[in-house]
Amino acid sequence: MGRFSKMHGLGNDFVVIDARAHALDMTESRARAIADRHAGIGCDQLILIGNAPDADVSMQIFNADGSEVEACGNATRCVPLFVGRDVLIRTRAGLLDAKAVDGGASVDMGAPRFDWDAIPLAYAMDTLTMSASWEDLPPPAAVNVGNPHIIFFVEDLDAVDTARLGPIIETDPLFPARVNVNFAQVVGDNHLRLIVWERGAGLTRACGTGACATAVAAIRRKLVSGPVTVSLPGGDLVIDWAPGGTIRMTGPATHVFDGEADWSRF
Ligand SMILES: N[C@@H](CCC[C@H](N)C(=O)O)C(=O)O
Repeated sequence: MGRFSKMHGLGNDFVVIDARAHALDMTESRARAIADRHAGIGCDQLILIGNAPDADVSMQIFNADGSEVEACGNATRCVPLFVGRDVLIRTRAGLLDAKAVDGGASVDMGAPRFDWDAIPLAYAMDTLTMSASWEDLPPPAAVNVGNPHIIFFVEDLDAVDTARLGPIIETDPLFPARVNVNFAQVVGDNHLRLIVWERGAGLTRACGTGACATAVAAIRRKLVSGPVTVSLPGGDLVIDWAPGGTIRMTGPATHVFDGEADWSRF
């Protein structure tokens, strides 16, 4: 039997497993089975906490479809709560410094990248105003914040069919590693609304890296100035970034319950 915690950041939910004392071999099919909301425990992402030579802990992230990915903003905020103190976290996207604050955490998410091959895109183009289009959506921006994001700034977010367009864009051949798809609306000088179709997980109530990428793109396009409040279906995050710097993300983290499972059944 192994223990796990159910946690969430603004309703983006996680099964968090402590593999520091007892290593757990995580495969794509096992992660998918655990994340299954009908036949498993159920989550948007499975988080495996381990040991790291150069950090307090390591964090591996698996989407609900089983794919292992580089970054997860909402899960990163849950790690100080899970471990019980401020932590330096080794991820595939680099080292992240996460500090507990009242009700959540504040994390230095590192520097965004804008080169087309760092997104990655299949071929060269400007990533601030991309020469790519889907139906009547405006030209998007692309940002890598450890993981790949594309951002559409629309006039009326409620008029966008996010559930239909999300998977079409996620799997477009322009994105060799697939992509997280952000639909955003500017609602004030420091305020964005955002809905995210996540790569490997679909529509979630919130996406921390999506909020970071969208705020950065909006600041670069001079649509808003920082710090930016990003309102997602699950609640608000505050994102601060200035050109040339790293991104600071601040928001809630919640522990829901602890459980036990027989991992050999998955
Ligand atoms: N929910 C996350 C992002 C999780 C990974 C993403 N779906 C990807 O495939 O890159 C967040 O809060 O950032």
